[in-house]
Amino acid sequence: MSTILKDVNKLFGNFQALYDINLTIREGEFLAILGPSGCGKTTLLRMLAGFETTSGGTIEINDQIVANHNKSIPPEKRNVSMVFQGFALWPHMTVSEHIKFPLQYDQFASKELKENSSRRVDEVLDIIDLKDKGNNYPHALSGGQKQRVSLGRAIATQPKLLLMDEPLSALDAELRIEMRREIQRLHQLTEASIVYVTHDQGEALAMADRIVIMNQGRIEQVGTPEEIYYHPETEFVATFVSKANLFKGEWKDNQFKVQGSDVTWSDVGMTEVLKAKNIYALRPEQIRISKNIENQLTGEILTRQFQGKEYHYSVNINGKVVIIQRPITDIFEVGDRVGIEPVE
Ligand SMILES: Nc1ncnc2c1ncn2[C@@H]1O[C@H](COP(=O)(O)OP(=O)(O)OP(=O)(O)O)[C@@H](O)[C@H]1O
Repeated sequence: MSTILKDVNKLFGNFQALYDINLTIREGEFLAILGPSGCGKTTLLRMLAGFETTSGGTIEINDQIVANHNKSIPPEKRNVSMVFQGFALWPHMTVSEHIKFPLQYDQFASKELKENSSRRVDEVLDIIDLKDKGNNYPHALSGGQKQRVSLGRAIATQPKLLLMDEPLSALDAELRIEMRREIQRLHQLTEASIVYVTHDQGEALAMADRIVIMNQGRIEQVGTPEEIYYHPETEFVATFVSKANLFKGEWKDNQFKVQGSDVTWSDVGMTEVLKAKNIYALRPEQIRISKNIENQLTGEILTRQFQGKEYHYSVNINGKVVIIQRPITDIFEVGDRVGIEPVE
């Protein structure tokens, strides 16, 4: 079951929140939508769920048009489930009752699941590892357990499309990492397509099959985590996802002459789009520092931070601050005059 968005736009009054979104969510894939606050991620998700109408374009789920300029099928008729940021649990319902609820009331729950709802509740409790908490009310659960209940409720009816809006943002850092694995496991078990909204690139890179990078209501790039990380196609993607340093200059025959210097760098895998813009993007771990300043772009070490496996340096190069990561064997002092170059 694929989900197809064609030329989808969204206006709130005069404000355009989404511009010409074209996207296909493949059957069974884990798709992350990643972008900064306000870029339109939640609006896009709410339109898929049916909580928000479209201002233009069409949304098709499982060969059925669910939204276009003159119709919007309501959420309960779309065979999609949504997991919310703040868990959205009911205080008066136990864990088991939360899971049973969609089995009783969701029109998409199959006859078999409805008839065997108690068995399905047990199955889901097992999947979310809360077998001994079925009779607990939300107030008697930890944050991670609450989120597992909301995941369990979402998968109870075996929906084909699971929408998740920053589901881990209310949890502390350690639990977030643990829950990433839980969600991956859930994805493997359910085989549902997942659309996962986040502003945390670590989450998107770790879990997604493909990532959609959004900025100011537009899609900047769609690709696998590796494509997005290693081959960013826009300046925004390069800086937002991999924290790349952008250098201006001139590309000619796979050689890059750095602006304001005589230094030339060879290509270490820049995308054609960035080359056409005469930009060289280097991630912090892609830059070597040396005491040798001959024929090198030179600068001064401004700060050094110890990070366990590496040092993070900031280097002032002609007034531009460049962030570089080096292994702990590469030690430089604040104030050192150094040369920098791309790592092959
Ligand atoms: N109901 C609304 N009325 C007017 N403007 C809205 C409405 N909902 C969202 N917006 C605007 O649309 C833009 C996109 O909002 P959206 O919530 O989709 O962003 P987001 O990427 O999910 O951000 P965050 O990560 O902060 O949740 C924002 O500028 C927001 O202010």
